[in-house]
Amino acid sequence: MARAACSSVVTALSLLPSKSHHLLRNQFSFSGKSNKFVGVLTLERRCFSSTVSMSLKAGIVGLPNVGKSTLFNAVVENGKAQAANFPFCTIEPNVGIVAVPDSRLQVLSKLTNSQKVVPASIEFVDIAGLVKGASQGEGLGNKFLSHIREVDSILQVVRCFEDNDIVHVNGKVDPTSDIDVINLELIFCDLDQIGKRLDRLNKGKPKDSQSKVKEEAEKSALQRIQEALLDGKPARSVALNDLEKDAVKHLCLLTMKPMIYVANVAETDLADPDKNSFVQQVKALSSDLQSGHVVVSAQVESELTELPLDERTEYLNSLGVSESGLGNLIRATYSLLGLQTYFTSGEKETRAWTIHAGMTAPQAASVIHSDFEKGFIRAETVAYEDFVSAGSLAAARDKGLLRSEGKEYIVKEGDVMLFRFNV
Ligand SMILES: Nc1ncnc2c1ncn2[C@@H]1O[C@H](COP(=O)(O)OP(=O)(O)OP(=O)(O)O)[C@@H](O)[C@H]1O
Ligand SMILES: [Mg+2]
Repeated sequence: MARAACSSVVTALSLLPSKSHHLLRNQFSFSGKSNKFVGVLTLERRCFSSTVSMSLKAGIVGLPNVGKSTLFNAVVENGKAQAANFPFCTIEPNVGIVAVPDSRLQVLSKLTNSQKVVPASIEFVDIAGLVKGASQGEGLGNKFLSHIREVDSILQVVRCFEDNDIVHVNGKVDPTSDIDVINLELIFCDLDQIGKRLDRLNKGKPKDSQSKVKEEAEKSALQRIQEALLDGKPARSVALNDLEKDAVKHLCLLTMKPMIYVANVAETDLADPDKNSFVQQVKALSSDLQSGHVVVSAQVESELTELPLDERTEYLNSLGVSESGLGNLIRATYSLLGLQTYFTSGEKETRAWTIHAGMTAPQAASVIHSDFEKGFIRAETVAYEDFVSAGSLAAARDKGLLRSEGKEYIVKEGDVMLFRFNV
């Protein structure tokens, strides 16, 4: 599902400076028939999570000193503040779990007198700065590219604020060039991996006819992705059928991951960010790349977390805005991942559960516990709006709004559910 959200057609060559394009063709020259690329990278094999759980990860990437850690700290602090009883934890210094803001939770918990509220969550990972040449080991190089491989979606922070005291690695603020540098490194990394994989596929012999079909699908997909990458386009821009998608999944290609561009602006630009030409560049590029974009001021967000809750609105109003940009950023990340929410609500707790769009009722039940899926009998389901208008599950049942659904039922956004199961 995450992939469905990012299968886009991109007119990317026009987005890359022509020198980047030459660079691609030069650095990754074919060696003979074997489709082998010149260029070496070592990458860890760990992949991003494919099941839905607490571990859906969004990686914050960008050039050094563009505000990634400032944003990360603000998001993590804010997530903690928004949900006092949410089991917030910092797994490592640069990984934090953040609550997805959802006003429906409070409404449901009031109606059912819940003792606690548990929101959906996303894991944010603050990845160190990526520099030009990272795919060839520059800066902290490959290590960071391997960290990106482990996330489900990418938030690319782009510096849109001017400040002579804060060094820009390339000497000046230039969002288009900054985005090119990052995207090219991701492309180089994918090209290298695909080259190696094609080489192996071309040398090896499939075990049986089933593996042969899969390997053919993989080869065909990889060759098309390789061409796209050489033209400066991300892997997600290549249309793949289900078999091909499945066959290339194990490679965890970096440019297959959905991306949101985060324009990091000065506090003075928050009230009317469109006036800032840097923001305009980010917006235009992100829409050409069919990716999302969000405007935030990491600096303001981090200052907000230092203030008591009642002073935050006052501060935001003094900057000409009504709310923090982090809620937007978190929600955009959630929907970019193709995720949706269903609720369970009772006296003990009201809880938001995260599933991929398109999951059936037993699959959705398995997010709570695998026994719920194994022993699934039926799901009693009511739409959020119907639950609220009826006022309780019992009232919804009386009014005929509560439906009894079987194994085939595709769960809808906002369903309030009760599972019947046998163990
Ligand atoms: N919107 C903003 N306006 C002004 N200053 C900002 C803004 N966002 C971040 N900064 C400042 O930019 C500097 C660099 O920020 P930060 O350390 O978060 O960058 P980084 O991308 O994490 O860098 P690195 O890659 O080195 O880890 C800090 O001094 C921070 O306060
Ligand atoms: Mg940092």
